[in-house]
Amino acid sequence: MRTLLVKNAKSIVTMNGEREVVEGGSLYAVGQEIVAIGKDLPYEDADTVIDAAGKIVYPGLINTHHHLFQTLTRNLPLAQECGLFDWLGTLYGIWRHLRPEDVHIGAVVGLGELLKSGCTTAADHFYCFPDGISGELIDEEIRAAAELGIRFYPTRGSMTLGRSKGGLPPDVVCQTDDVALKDTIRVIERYHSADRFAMVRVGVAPCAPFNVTSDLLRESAALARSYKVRLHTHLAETLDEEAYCLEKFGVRPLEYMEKHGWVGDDVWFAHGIHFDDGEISLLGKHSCGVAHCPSSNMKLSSGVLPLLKMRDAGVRVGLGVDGSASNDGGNLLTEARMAYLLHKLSHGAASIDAAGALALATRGSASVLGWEDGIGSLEVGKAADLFLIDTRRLEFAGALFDDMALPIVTGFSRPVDMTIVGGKVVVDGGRLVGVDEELAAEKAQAAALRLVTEAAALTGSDYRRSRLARA
Ligand SMILES: Nc1nc2[nH]c(O)nc2c(=O)[nH]1
Repeated sequence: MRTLLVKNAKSIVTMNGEREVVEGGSLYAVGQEIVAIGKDLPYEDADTVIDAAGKIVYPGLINTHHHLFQTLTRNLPLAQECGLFDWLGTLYGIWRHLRPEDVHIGAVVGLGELLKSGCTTAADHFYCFPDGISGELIDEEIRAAAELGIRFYPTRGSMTLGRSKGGLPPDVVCQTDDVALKDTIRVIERYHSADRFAMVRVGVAPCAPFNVTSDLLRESAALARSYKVRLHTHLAETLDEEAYCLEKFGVRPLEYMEKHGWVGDDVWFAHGIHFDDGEISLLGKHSCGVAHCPSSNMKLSSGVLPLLKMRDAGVRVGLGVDGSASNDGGNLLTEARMAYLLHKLSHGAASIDAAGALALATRGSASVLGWEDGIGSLEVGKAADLFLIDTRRLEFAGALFDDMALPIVTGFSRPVDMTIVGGKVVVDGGRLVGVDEELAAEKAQAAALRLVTEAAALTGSDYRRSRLARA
């Protein structure tokens, strides 16, 4: 097995249970696994030796919620000044034109951006399967993840309740329950691994209460449990969703999900903003997880996650960038800073510190994904998933007093210097290894333009014009 030595770092921020920071530390890995962390390790003959002088080593960040296909529809003026339902209504009309090659290039760009922000494991919620598309779309992003070398957690999403049946999306982006379930089984059987250092794990993820049938929710829960894989969906994101559930089902969103088997330690919800106190204690009692997506929640004016109440109740909380179209970026370090700032503003200066924000993106996210045994901190026996930042940058001058907090409090948003996944260097000098970034960007921009042009021809909408300009 290949070996790796990262030596003489300025410090190693371990994010272990004691949040230890090893000054002048080195880290040695065999294959994917960390075998030693300490000073002056005797492994100079490792296959790869990285001199980390002046650099801080952090555990790889973990993204618990994304929609990579949306990378091709960000910064569209018509979709900027809307809440969730209008935003979705605008974008469904573009996403219906997605082709397999769009899904692939969108994932290359989105995952590449994540790797460059220090993210080493990414979950994705892929839920848009337009009518008439031949090709297995989610497979395209799994292929992209393997090309980039990121640890990947695709969740097979679905929409099966179209407008004609009372749901939000147009029928053209919906499948039948049967087709969605059969393909979910195919994806699990083909790709899922429960291994501690798996490069791909699969989750089951009907999209949201307002776009899937109740039968699909029930059957998805049973299916996931029969395969021992996790369940994921959007929940309690907006008050519109709450009103929809009350009107259509006569109950609040969480009660609706609970009725269909969606409460348990194998479930994580994206957003989770509008839970009341009783619901938060139910989530805590059952160890449910929540993917906190602060940028998206601010951008769509969805609300503020009740982080402190969740923490007190024992709800597992991790971090997500959400789809690039409701964030317009995909930088997980920036997301940790957003959480840090948002909760200080909303819940008081002492509600969160930078270590707490970093913990959301590392240990917290690992716990949400049920992967505490493999990822989320730098410890012997865990994966060598990490990133390095050189402290000798202009942006850090005068700020070198707290290595754990440094990239969060300074608002560092440049590419990290190096990212390593499972002992393998995948970002070096701030660039993706083995990827022609300019070519990928060019292909992605061409695909984005084609998608918007096709949509405009069909809907007559001018996607480059903002709603505010119209008013
Ligand atoms: N932030 C988002 N919320 C969603 N709900 C839903 O049904 N789809 C989405 C989405 O893409 N982003």
